[in-house]
Amino acid sequence: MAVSRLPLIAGNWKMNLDHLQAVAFVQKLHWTLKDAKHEEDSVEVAVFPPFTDIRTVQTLLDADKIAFALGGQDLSTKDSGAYTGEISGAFLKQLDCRYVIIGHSERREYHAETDEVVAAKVEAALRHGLAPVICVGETAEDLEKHGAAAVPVAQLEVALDGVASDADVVVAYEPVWAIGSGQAATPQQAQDVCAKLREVVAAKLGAEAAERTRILYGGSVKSGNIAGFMREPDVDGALVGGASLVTDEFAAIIRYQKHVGV
Ligand SMILES: O=C(CO)COP(=O)(O)O
Repeated sequence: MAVSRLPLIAGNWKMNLDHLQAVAFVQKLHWTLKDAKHEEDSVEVAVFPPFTDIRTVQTLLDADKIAFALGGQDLSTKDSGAYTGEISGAFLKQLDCRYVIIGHSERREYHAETDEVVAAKVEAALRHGLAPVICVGETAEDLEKHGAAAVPVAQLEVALDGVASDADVVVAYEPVWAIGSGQAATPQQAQDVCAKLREVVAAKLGAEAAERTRILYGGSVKSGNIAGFMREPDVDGALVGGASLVTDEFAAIIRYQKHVGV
């Protein structure tokens, strides 16, 4: 089933690495992965730097012909205008971003982003030709009260409202309790929720979209546990936080893909 979906390993740097550190990091990652270059068609690698790094990283990827995709960590619901501090999807697109993370739990928690705001951002991303990486996930309290799937399923239903069936979207299941905690979900837990999320994609966007849409797992992904997640039929990659900042770790997560040649 996963055969037709190109695995995506995405590094969400969050508020880490300034533009100088970003250059050093990307160069080192590229160098570390070089041996496996001939297999790069077996996995897509994406990095999500802070906004202030994006131009610098774009220039480097372009100059050195490095095949990493680039994405923003957020975007505005608006396209332009008097919105101090906001970043338009149009600006990200101009800098060759392919993706934008939307609805990360840290945005939901620290910036009070509601499901409706997330839906408006998904619409904005698609309007500008960016593929939204829609993050959903339950807190520890949600898990205890409602089980694992109820909250992420409800979040995704709202996020996909009004999205066209041919839209290019990525879904990331990130249980909040697993983020930065060192306590990842088990592969089976991830599979169970990702399968339900695929059903939501099918219900909202149709069977063809469900078949091609990549669903990632995120939350304490490391080189030591990536294999278990990637064996699951409905897990098509990973959204990696902390381990995406450590070259050897991130390279090992990517290389796992390359070696299995999915
Ligand atoms: O939030 C995450 C990625 O978006 C996951 O973070 P960690 O990999 O540090 O748990």
